[in-house]
Amino acid sequence: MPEMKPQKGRSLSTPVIQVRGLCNRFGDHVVHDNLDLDLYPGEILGVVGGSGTGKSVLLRSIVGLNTPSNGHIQLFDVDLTELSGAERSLYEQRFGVLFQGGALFTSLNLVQNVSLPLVEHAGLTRTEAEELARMKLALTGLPADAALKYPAELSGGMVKRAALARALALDPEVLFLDEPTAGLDPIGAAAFDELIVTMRNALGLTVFLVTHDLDTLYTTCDRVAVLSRKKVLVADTLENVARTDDKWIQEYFHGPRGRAAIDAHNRLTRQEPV
Ligand SMILES: Nc1ncnc2c1ncn2[C@@H]1O[C@H](COP(=O)(O)OP(=O)(O)OP(=O)(O)O)[C@@H](O)[C@H]1O
Repeated sequence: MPEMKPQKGRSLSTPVIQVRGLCNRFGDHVVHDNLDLDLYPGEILGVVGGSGTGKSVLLRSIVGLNTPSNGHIQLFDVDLTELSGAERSLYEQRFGVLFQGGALFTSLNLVQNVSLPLVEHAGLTRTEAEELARMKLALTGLPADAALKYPAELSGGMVKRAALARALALDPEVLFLDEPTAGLDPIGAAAFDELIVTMRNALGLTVFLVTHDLDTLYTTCDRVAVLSRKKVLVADTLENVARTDDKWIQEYFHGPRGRAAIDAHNRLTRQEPV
């Protein structure tokens, strides 16, 4: 399990985000029905579930990109669902989001992509923003010469790093990652997992991580929440979740891929030769 560094001055028992009674429906299709979830300071919470169980809709509801049909989303002592659009967008600047695929602007180079939120929301001049953007790109491990490259000129792993730099541009407290290792080769995925833990430890971030990747769960997450039957079925340590008596959970954690991920994790933590 990764080393956990809670934020100073905040109790581990006070959630950063509390989701209560969340309902999401699109027409007749009910995705969430009275869903509850807590996200604690300094933790990396992995959010898993079968395809279509509403992991991305949950993420989008918390960060304000989807208006829930019902329910409350509390950021510390503020109920985000009761704020006006303008008030809410101020609080949303405390979130950084890495979308599936990176969602960088293809017509902008990396430094311009990362500068954009700094000019728009932090009121920096273009020169100041670009200087800071170069620092954020370096923080995610990108070489200095990548700054002037366009997304199409980069590997998948480099695009993810650049997208992470943009998500970190405004020094968020909470980082949301939607399938961060999707599309990466195993070596790139393992390096990105390590980067997530390093960023959390170095910056004191709280991380909400949607993933299908069992290796990511084992190497990065402090707790895991499983979405099933329109709710959070269980949110606990990986060991406890894997013991939960549920068909999907048992197949996911104890099927061939689950066993391979556990074996790989055990070898790594025991530092046995592969
Ligand atoms: N804007 C929308 N309009 C209509 N239906 C939507 C909308 N957004 C999501 N859905 C539906 O909500 C359900 C949950 O979608 P979501 O993308 O959250 O699933 P997921 O758990 O992230 O799936 P996956 O693991 O396959 O990415 C899906 O059936 C999807 O089609």
